[in-house]
Amino acid sequence: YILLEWVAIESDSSNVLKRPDLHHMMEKAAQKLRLMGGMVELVDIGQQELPDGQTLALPKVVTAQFGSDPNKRTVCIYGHVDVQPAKMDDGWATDPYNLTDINGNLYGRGASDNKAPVLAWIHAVEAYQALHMELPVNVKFIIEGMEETGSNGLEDMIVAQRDIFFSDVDYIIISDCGWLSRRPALTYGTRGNCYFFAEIEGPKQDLHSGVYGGTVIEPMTDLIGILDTLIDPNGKILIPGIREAVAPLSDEEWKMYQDIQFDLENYKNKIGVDQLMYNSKVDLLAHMWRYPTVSIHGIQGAFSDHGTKTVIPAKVVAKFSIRQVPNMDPAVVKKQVNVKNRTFLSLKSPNKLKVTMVIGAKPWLADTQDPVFEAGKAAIKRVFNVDPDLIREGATIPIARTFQDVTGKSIIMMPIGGFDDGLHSQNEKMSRYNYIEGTKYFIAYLHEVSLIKKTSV
Ligand SMILES: CC(C)C[C@H](N)C(=O)NCC(=O)O
Repeated sequence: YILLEWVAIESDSSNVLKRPDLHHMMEKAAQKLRLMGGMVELVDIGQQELPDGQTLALPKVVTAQFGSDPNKRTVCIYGHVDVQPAKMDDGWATDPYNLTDINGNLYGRGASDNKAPVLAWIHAVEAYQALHMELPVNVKFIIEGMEETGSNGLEDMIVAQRDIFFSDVDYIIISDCGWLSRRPALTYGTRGNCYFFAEIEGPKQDLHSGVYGGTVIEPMTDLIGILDTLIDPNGKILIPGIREAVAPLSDEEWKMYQDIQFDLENYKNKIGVDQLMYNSKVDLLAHMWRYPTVSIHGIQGAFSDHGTKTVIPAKVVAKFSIRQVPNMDPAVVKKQVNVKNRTFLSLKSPNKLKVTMVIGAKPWLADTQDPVFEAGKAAIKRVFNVDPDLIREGATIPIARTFQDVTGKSIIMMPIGGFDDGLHSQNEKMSRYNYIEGTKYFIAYLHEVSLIKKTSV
C-alpha cells in the first residue's frame, strides 16, 4: 500500500511546476522513517539556479539513523524518490501515477526507479523490528529528490557531512539499477553523464515558412548542422578527443564479459529491434557499459505535434547527452564538445548560439574484491540460491563517484530491478517477486555485512 501512495506523488524533479509535489514526497519519506523510530532530519540543501537565471528551492535531503552501537558496522543506504516525467499520452497502458498490479507486475512511474527499492530497504529494517530482532548493523539512510536531474546540491551536502553523518559509516549501498537478465546481479560500475542544452535563437518570433522561407537563416537548420557533428549513425563519436580518453579494455575484462550469460536475441526482443549496433556479446556489453556514447534526446521549440504546421521556429534548444566512462572527465568533455568553434562558426550564421552543460556527473567503478561484494554474493546465494552476475551499468548514478571520492568508503550497488522494468520509459514496473525477494535479500545482506571483520576494512 505504501508503494501505491508513493507512486501517486508526481515527484518529477525535471519539471519546476512539480516542485511542490517533490517537497511533499520528501516529507512523506521522512515521516515514514520517523514513524519507525529513526532519528530523522530533513536537510536544507539550498537553491537551484535555473537556466533562465531564476532560483528555486531544492528538495530537502532526508537522513535517518537506526542504531548507533560503536561495536557494530554501519551501513548507509542511498536512494532517491524523484522520478522522470510520465503522461498517458506517451503511450502508457495505465495511469503512470496509479500503481496498477497486472500479472504480478506493479506498473507506475518510479516503481522501479527508485521508490520500491528504497521501500525494500525500509521494509528490511521493519522486518527486524517486527520480529523484535536487534539490527545486526547500524543503518543510516540518505534519500534525495534530484537524482534524475544530476543530484543538484547533494555533493555540497556530502562534503559538509563527511566528518559528521558519514564519520561512522563503513559502507554505502545503492539499489538504483537493474539486473542484466533474470539472474540477480551486483553492479560495480556506472557511466557518467554530461547533459547539454544547445540553444539557437534567430528571428524575434516564429515565421510562416512560405512567406519567409528562403529569406532567413533558420535556427533549426543551424541546429541540425551542429547535432550532425556529434555522432554518426554507426555510433562513431565525432567529437575529437573523446574516444582517445577511454581506458583500454583489458584481457581480464574481456574474459569477464565472455563469461556473463546474456542472450542477444532476448535483448533485441525486449526492446523491439531487428538489429543491434554490435553482433557479439562482448562488443555489445562493452558498448553498453564501458565505452562512451552520445544520445540526442529532443528539440524544444520545434514543431512536434500532429498535423502539418508550416512554421519556422524562432528559437530551438537541442538536448543531448554524452555518457562517459573512465578515464573521461566532465570538465574536459565540456571543452571538447565546443560546438561553437567546431561547427557553428563555420556555418557563418547570424543566429545566436548558447550552449550550457546542465549535468556533469562522473563515472564510477568499484573493486569487486572488496568484502562488501563478498557479503553481497553470500546474501544472493542465501535468498536466490544462485551466484550473481557481476555487471556494470550503462546509466548514471551521479552521486556514486562523489560518495567514493569524498567519503573514501566502499560502495556497492545491489540492484533488485528487473532487466525489463522500463525505466524512464512507458509502462515502468517493478515485479512483486523482485520487490518481495529483494526485501529478503536486503535483510540477509544486513546480516552478511555484519560479519565483515573490522580489520578487513
Ligand atoms: C539505471 C539507472 C542507473 C537508474 C538511475 N536512477 C537513473 O536513471 N539515473 C539517471 C540517468 O540518466 O542515468
